[in-house]
Amino acid sequence: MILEVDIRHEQGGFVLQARFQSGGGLTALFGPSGSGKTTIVNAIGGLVRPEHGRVVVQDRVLVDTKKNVFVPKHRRRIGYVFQEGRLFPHLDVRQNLLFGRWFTPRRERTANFDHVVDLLGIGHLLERRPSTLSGGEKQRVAIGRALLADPQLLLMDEPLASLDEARKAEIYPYIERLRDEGAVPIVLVSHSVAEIARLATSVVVLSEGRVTASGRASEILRHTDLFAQVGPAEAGALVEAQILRHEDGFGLTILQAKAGLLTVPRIERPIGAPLRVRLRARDIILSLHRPEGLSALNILPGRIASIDDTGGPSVDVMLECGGDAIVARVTRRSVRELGLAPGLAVHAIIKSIAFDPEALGSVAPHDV
Ligand SMILES: Nc1ncnc2c1ncn2[C@@H]1O[C@H](COP(=O)(O)OP(=O)(O)OP(=O)(O)O)[C@@H](O)[C@H]1O
Repeated sequence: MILEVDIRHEQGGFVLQARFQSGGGLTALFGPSGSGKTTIVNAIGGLVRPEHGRVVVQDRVLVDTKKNVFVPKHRRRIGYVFQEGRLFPHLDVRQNLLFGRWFTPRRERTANFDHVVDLLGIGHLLERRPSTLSGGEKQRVAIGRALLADPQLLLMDEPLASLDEARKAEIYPYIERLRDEGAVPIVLVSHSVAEIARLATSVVVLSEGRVTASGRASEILRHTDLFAQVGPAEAGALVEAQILRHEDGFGLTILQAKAGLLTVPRIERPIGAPLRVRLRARDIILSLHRPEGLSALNILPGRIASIDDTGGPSVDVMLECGGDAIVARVTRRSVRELGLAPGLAVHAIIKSIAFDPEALGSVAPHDV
């Protein structure tokens, strides 16, 4: 395990009791405001001393209250990226980047300056002062500074929250590259299901100081009820696909997934590029027969695997479509009227414009 957290901590009237493990890649901490995400990040980073429990990063025990172990924060080798970058205004980008290394013992310095600069696409910014950078550029420099300290884990507490959608879209590919390189595991705090769908390898869902679910992103995001407080409408399946061809005249791209072909608004990536696609549960309609004369371009045949009924007016219908697990959110009434039940053959229908470009991320092999 790359990360093990099992802590109990009280602050004010709030009790955090969190236990989860993560195998690397990017672990997203998700939950409503006040659910304890920052407290967990601070316990991992050494800014909060938990009353009880253990924190282990890459087999190094950082906290074990039973054995009275508490590694101070400057000795933890944990990188931190905050919402607002926190670069030094009087230093240029190169000096800001190099500053990260001063705290790492010389013999433990393995991060290569040129590689990090290249990974984050900041080579052209090295002589600039932070005040002249865009919000997205500042965050890339802040990530670079953290990486150059050779961290064993990178903590990112809502690093993109202050950026607009365009700036976020600009920075996602760099976080994906970092995740897919696999050299440094990442813990990311996020409020955005779209962001998590795009970036996370695994997800920990928190509510009132407790972990309500944790596991692979593709597994967790299928359960829309877990996201009830912050937007169940955004949850859904994650499937892996490849770019098959572009239809230039129509501004469309055709993707091949196990479930079948998906037609989406044009994506500027080469043929064969692997992608992670989010299929929002609310965007999927079910039909008992293959529809004819329909304008929606995506019709995926499948079978109902199970029905997740948590008691509300809508239910999640889990589908198995040619090896891809897909979920449709439908009304309880539809379940009855269509006679939906496990084992039944159905067709899942998705409008092409339902695909949110923000949620079409690149993917490492076997990541979904
Ligand atoms: N130093 C403190 N003393 C007392 N209570 C605190 C302290 N820090 C945080 N809390 C409380 O602990 C709870 C969890 O806070 P935390 O910041 O971990 O939540 P969060 O999920 O990160 O929220 P947000 O998304 O709003 O940042 C909140 O009720 C908060 O008021």
